[in-house]
Order: sequence, then C-alpha cells, then structure tokens
Amino acid sequence: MVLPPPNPTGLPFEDIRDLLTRMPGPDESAVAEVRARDAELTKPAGALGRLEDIVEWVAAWSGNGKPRVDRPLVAIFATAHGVTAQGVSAFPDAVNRQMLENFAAGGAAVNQLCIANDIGLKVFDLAIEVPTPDITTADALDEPGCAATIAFGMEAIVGADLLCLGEMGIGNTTVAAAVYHGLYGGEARDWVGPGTGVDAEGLKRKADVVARAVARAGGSGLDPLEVLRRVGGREIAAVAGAILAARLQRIPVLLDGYVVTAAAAVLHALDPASLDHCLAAHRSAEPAHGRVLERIGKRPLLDLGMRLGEGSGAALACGIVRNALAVHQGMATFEQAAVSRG
Ligand SMILES: Cc1cc2ncn([C@H]3O[C@H](COP(=O)(O)O)[C@@H](O)[C@H]3O)c2cc1C
Ligand SMILES: O=C(O)c1cccnc1
Repeated sequence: MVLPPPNPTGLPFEDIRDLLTRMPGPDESAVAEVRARDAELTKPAGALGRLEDIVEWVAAWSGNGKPRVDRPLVAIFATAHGVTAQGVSAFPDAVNRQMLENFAAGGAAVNQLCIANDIGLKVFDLAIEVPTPDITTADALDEPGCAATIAFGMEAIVGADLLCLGEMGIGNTTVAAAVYHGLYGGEARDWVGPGTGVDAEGLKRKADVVARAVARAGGSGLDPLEVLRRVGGREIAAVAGAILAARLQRIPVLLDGYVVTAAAAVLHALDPASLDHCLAAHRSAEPAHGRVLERIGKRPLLDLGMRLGEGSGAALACGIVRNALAVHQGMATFEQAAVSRG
C-alpha cells in the first residue's frame, strides 16, 4: 500500500497519528445484508451464538455482505531483544535463527496449524541478528526506526482477506510486559508471566527488569508510541503497523496471544476504535493476558491454555471464522428447505 506524503512537521510518529484519524468504519449495509439472510436460515434466531457475530464482523470490516475468507494469512514478525542479557527467558537468543529455519522447513507448530486450516504463512525477519538495545539501559528504538518498522509492518500484508498476526523473538514476553506496565501502570509483577517457562526466580527477575526498564524510560503513562519506542521491540511495532494497514485495506484481523496483544494495546491507547476490526483469537495462559484483553474490550474466541505465540492461536481461530462463514453461506433458508418457522 502507499504511505501518505510526509507530514508538515516531519516527525515520523505524526504520520502514524494522522493515519489513526482516517480509519474507515464498519460497513453497515454489509452487516444488514448478513442479518437479513441469517433471519431466513433454518435455525432458531441466535442459535449459533458467537458464530453469528463473527459473520457480521467479517462483513463489517471486509465491506462484503456475502462475506468470504479465501486467502487468510498468518504473518509472523521475528526479531531479537538485547534484554535477554538480563536472563529473562528460559531459551537462548540462538533460538530466533533456529526457529526461522524451522518455519521455513515446515517444522513449527504454526506450520501444521496453517496446513490443517489452509492458511498462507509469511515470516518477516526484522534484523534478527541485530538485537535492539537492552531496555533496562537504553531505548529499544529511535523515533525514525520505530516509525519505519511500523511502516514495514504496514507494507507486509498485501493480498490477504483475513490476517492472523504472530511473532517470534526470544525475550519478548518481557518486552510485552514492559509495554503493558508502561501503558497501564500498576506493579511490574502484575504484568509478567513465565513466557517460555522461567522458574520463580526468573519471574522475579523479569518483574525487576520490567520495573527498571519502565522507570528508565520515564515511568508509566507516557504517550503510547513513546512506550512502544522506548520499551517495546521491532516485532511489536511491525504488528501495530500491520493492524493499521489491515484496517485501511478492509482486512479483518485475528490477534494472537500475549505478545501480539501488546501491539494492539498501544493502538488501543491511542484510539480505542483502532481495534474494531480485530478479534482476540484466544486467551493465552500467560497470566496477564486476560486482564489486558479486558482492558482493550476483547472477549477471546478460544481459551485452550496455549502459550506459544508465533500466531498459533490466531491460526486456530481462523478455522472457527471459516466455519462460521461456511454455515452462513451454505445453509438453506426456511423457504428453500420447507421448514416451518416458529
Ligand atoms: C522453541 C521455541 C519456539 C517458539 N515459538 C514461539 N515462541 C515464543 O517464545 C518467545 C517468548 O518467550 P520468552 O519471553 O520467555 O523468551 C517468543 O519467541 C515467542 O514467539 C517460542 C519459544 C521457543 C523457545
Ligand atoms: O501468548 C503469547 O503470545 C506467548 C506466550 C508465551 C511465550 N510466547 C508468546
């Protein structure tokens, strides 16, 4: 997609803020078309519960009264984080490169979920060999770098009609916790969790790292893009860009777990309406995720105790979206099937 011309101030974040003022709203006529057909289908009104809401959601945000998902995509943004030097992950940085190779070879969990659900997969390497600075000592990104990474995420998602967002980046549950603490305040320990599986000591270390990173960056309650830039990371910036671009291109979005939701939380803090085209695919087992979803007003579709990331929950939920659409498109009406109305 084409980015807007440079803003008069020349400040990169102003372009992002400007885009937020120009987001398209829901297509109400497409929703009305779905509702009218739903009322004719051979079932009691409302009997398909949230499946009915999902069909309306796809119609609203794709702008199609006969909503379809033919080309769903899982987009994974991968990067590296200097904060791993603080001992915050159960796994080494080398896993980033190894997992990129595993994605390419088809060996990761998300590969199998994409095959099982007939979803395309694209993995974007955001300088995976060049970690961002340790957020306890320096900002993760400067403003041009952060804005450019958001723009990269915006450019990455052409051609899909449902976008499932994922990430890979050892240490990024710590970074996501720092974003939540930066946005929402509270105690650092409220936002951290085991991630890949750190022990009780590791969890304490994570809370301390998050507290120090946010204090260094200027404390909680800063401008959301500043929180992203100072204590976030490249994959979170790129996911934020992808969410924005999807809105502008009328592509509904499935958010994955705890880490992807940090990008959504930044946008939500800028403008709550910026996530109206997004559904939360699942609630991660990462303890704070449920609270974050409440804050951004999203009820997860699934709650399967998953805590993997890499878009796995979103890929799974894509199957539910497609099932909802198949039911809506394929069912007979009362008239067609000669079934009596109540
Ligand atoms: C083999 C492997 C595959 C993964 N796939 C996603 N993650 C997930 O775990 C990482 C975040 O957890 P932490 O903050 O504890 O490092 C991210 O890479 C995330 O995508 C993985 C982690 C590992 C080890
Ligand atoms: O829910 C997630 O996104 C998650 C949880 C643990 C590790 N990586 C990602």
